[in-house]
Amino acid sequence: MTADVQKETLGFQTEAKQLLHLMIHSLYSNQEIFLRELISNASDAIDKLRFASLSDESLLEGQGDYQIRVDVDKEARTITIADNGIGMNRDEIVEHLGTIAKSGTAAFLENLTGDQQKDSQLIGQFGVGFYSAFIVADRVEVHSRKAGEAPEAGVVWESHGESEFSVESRDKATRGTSITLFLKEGCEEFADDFRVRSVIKKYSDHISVPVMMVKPSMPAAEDEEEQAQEAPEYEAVNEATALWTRSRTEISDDEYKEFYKHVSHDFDEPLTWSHNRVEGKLDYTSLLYLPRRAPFDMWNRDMARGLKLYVQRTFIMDDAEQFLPLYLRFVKGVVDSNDLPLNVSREILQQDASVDSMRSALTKRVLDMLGKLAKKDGDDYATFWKEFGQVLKEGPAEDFANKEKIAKLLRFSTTHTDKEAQDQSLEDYVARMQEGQEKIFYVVAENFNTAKSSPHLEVFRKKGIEVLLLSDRVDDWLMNHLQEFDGKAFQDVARGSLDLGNDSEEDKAEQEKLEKESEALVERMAKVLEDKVAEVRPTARLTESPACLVVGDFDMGAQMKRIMEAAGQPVPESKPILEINPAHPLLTMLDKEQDEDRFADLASVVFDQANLAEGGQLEDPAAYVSTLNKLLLALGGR
Ligand SMILES: Nc1ncnc2c1ncn2[C@@H]1O[C@H](COP(=O)(O)OP(=O)(O)OP(=O)(O)O)[C@@H](O)[C@H]1O
Repeated sequence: MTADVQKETLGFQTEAKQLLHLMIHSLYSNQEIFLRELISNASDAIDKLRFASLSDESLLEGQGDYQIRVDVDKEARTITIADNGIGMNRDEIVEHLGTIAKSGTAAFLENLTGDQQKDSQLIGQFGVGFYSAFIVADRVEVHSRKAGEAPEAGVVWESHGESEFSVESRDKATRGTSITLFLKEGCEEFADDFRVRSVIKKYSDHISVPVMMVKPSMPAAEDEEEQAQEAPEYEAVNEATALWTRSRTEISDDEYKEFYKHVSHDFDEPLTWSHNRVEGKLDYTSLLYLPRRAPFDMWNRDMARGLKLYVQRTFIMDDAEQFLPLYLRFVKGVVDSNDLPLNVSREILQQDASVDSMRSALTKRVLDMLGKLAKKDGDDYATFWKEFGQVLKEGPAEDFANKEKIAKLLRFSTTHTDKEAQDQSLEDYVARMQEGQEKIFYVVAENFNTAKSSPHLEVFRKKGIEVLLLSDRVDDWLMNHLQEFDGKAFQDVARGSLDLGNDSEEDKAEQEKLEKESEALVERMAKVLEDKVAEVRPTARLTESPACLVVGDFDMGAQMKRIMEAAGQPVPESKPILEINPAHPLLTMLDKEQDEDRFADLASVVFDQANLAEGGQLEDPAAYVSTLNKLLLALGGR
């Protein structure tokens, strides 16, 4: 598009408008963060130019000392944040400042409650960014010029933060972006030199670019005219060394926390972090953080993930996903390599052997960091698990080499506590295993309550054998890949024949007796249910329920089947096994039933109920209801 000198007024994209409104109304209690956001953006813009200039030095226009300038004007009630970074052209400014490009934004906005406190937390999760300027300003003017373009390519964007903004061309001699905030009444403090310095120190000490402010004035020059002509002298307000390049012992927790907010655009403090320098065959520094809360788009396939990559202190790219596996996609931070070439691209990263070694070392670091967090007192690990447990459960399938390590980090609800909170480790389970018990038992169902009340658990409860209660979507998948822990195999209690591993002679004799006595009943039931079940057999696993369904050793689990069906995937045909509890009054009654039609009706009700009890869907619910009603009516007629 050619530069258009005319002033053009445009409307914000609907989502942008909503976000702006929300920002202004829910973040007013923490106004000063706008400065962190704008300085962060300025520093990102400088990083981008530094990187682009590696392949095209002319972009620097002979001026390579990067800096951010913050000027305040008390009288005019303004604050200006200017950078000499990459800048924006007209199209970019319209796109970047008028729309929100993040995927899932509309869905995110739908989740807002209208409760300002809750929403302000959510918005923190989303990332506030540029629009935070409108928390303190009722007019914002952005003057930008893209590096490498002519001064005439300068463009001004202006808005009152309502529904519109305007753009017009205006020359800009220097590259980069200058943002002026016309402060609202009541926000004068952000035009105060002292106050602004302290906010910058607090939030932006650790970014590598110097943030400059005018030196506090010297005794005024005698001649007023002379004073006016003197160019003001600037000084750096922040430390301006990249935090990760400093030694661990010199960095305070607060500095680590502030730096986290800079790299992650998160509002909250991190749960924990790990900062390491590796020397030797590979030479790199990493600073990895665990967030306290999951980002709103964690389940989006195209969410931004990965670390910020630097090569010899030079920013190369955001979201370098090659350095960590997908199941650790919640980790934020920085990796700074001394081995990779400065012109490294995503394609090169995919093929580079040293990246593979770094990836496996960084993966171990994160798993160790989690291990440490799990051992620590307090709720931090529980917080982590609540937010990211389901993602970590993808681990054993993706990262076979670290399977055992990941398994130790998993947390489950189990019959030991019978609570929904997933807070029991496999090590806890193994320590509580009964003598002679060789397997780790689990049940999978659609939700916690169905799992907890599964008929399959009856005998386990009776014998005091613990069972893991699984109800997350990913659980079946997890169990397929986990297979064993500490040398003990996992066993789905709804699969195959019951083997508690510690059956006494007495139990075995009991089972044989059961089989003998119920032979006739089993045969009759198998005949009438022949289309629905693979087999009918008596079981000792039930103490209260009349019957339950069991999956054959090599068939797909019922929960997995339901998930596949819901996703429209083809599901292999297989019939379940119906296990019956011959001692149950319903089955004793069935056994005595002489009327073959009634027998068939009762048997099919028993079968359908077994299906319902494990959270299954009936193939023909109407037929179930009418059969049941027929039986009930007959009961009334007795
Ligand atoms: N000072 C700047 N120089 C150049 N481009 C900028 C500058 N400030 C903002 N931008 C552009 O505007 C975009 C939107 O900024 P904004 O702060 O709203 O979101 P963000 O930085 O992408 O993400 P976040 O919401 O996590 O901060 C940026 O991605 C960048 O492309």
